[in-house]
Amino acid sequence: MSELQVGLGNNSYTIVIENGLRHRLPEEIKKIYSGSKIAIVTDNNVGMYYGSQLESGLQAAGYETVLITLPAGEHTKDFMVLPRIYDQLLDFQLTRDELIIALGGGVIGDVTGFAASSYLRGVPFIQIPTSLLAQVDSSIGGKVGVDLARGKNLVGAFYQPKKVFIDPQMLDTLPDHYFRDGMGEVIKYGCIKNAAFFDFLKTMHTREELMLHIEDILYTCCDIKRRVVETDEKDTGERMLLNFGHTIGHALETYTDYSKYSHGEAITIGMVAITRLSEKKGITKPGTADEIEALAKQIGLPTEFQVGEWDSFLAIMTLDKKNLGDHLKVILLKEIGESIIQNESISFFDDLERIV
Ligand SMILES: NC(=O)c1ccc[n+]([C@@H]2O[C@H](COP(=O)([O-])OP(=O)(O)OC[C@H]3O[C@@H](n4cnc5c(N)ncnc54)[C@H](O)[C@@H]3O)[C@@H](O)[C@H]2O)c1
Ligand SMILES: O=C(O)C(=O)C[C@@H](O)[C@H](O)[C@H](O)COP(=O)(O)O
Ligand SMILES: [Zn+2]
Repeated sequence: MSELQVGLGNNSYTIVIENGLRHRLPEEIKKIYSGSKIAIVTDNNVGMYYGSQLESGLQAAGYETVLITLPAGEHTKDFMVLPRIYDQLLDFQLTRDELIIALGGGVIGDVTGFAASSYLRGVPFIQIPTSLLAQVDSSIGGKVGVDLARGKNLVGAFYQPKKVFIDPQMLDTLPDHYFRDGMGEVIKYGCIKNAAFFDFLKTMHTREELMLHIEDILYTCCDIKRRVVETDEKDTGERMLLNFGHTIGHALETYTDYSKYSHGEAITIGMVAITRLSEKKGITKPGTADEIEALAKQIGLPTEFQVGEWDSFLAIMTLDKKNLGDHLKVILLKEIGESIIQNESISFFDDLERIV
């Protein structure tokens, strides 16, 4: 069992990582919440495995509950899903001092967090992340929101959870595709902050091997993220480093209507592509893009992509929230483990079409 404290003043909270934690959640929640109602939001896959177990445990602990089950997949992270959540919260008569739980992957965490931030102008929520991606990244840091057809995560808020409960054993039911996908964000942490961690990942060849070290992997990633978030909660500087690979990755997700690439795949392609560009410009140590690509391939992640309409692809990138005024902010590596934020114009991406 390990714990990390995310120090954000009044919005501070603890991340608990513990095998089998799901069995003890009702007693853990009892320690921090003395109200009577809890709304659990999940998706149909996660709900099937863990929904009724959590709900009946909470009921046995004396809570009145409702289970709100949404369709699995990125299209659920949509503005139009919010009224459906609000309606069920209203039917349940959940009040401002009561609790919402996000039980699921990043999609459920992001949309539930946004619903929690806006319903009655804000009710407390807890993250119980169930995908690898959510356990290493999306459940921490309070970025909540939804996608628009024109761009990824374009509407949202910073709204911190009250607690993050991570049970690594919940990954046992996660499909291989999404295990690999989550590894995209895991690789990102090595790239931006920790070369030794990147080297360690190079020694891992299978999911089974990774699972033998999963608690350490989760801890390392969560620790990097919480440090960055503590330094810059609202994403005005240091936090942008967590967006390495995301300028191209998010554009790719948007361009393909959130249907072709899952998030971890898209940002992996983005990390390799932007590093190739910055190597060509002499910013990044030669060979770095090949190193990231080799590790991605070892994990089974894609590293190449095709775009038909380059103009519309580039136009999507200009909607990136990191962009300020007429400047694009891009996240680049000096080398593995050392990342920088750089002001560029869209011409930075002129060679992209030729290098993919
Ligand atoms: N808020 C943030 O800081 C942040 C960070 C990174 C990514 N994200 C967002 O997270 C989303 C991607 O998250 P994701 O990859 O978790 O996607 P997801 O929530 O769609 O989950 C992936 C799939 O795995 C299933 N699943 C999840 N946990 C499972 C389990 N334990 N057993 C069986 N099936 C399980 C889900 O039903 C879904 O089909 C994207 O929208 C991305 O933009 C947000
Ligand atoms: O927490 C952050 O900050 C991140 O950038 C983490 C990213 O992995 C994540 O995909 C996040 O949702 C991106 O946020 P956005 O601000 O680029 O939409
Ligand atoms: Zn991401």
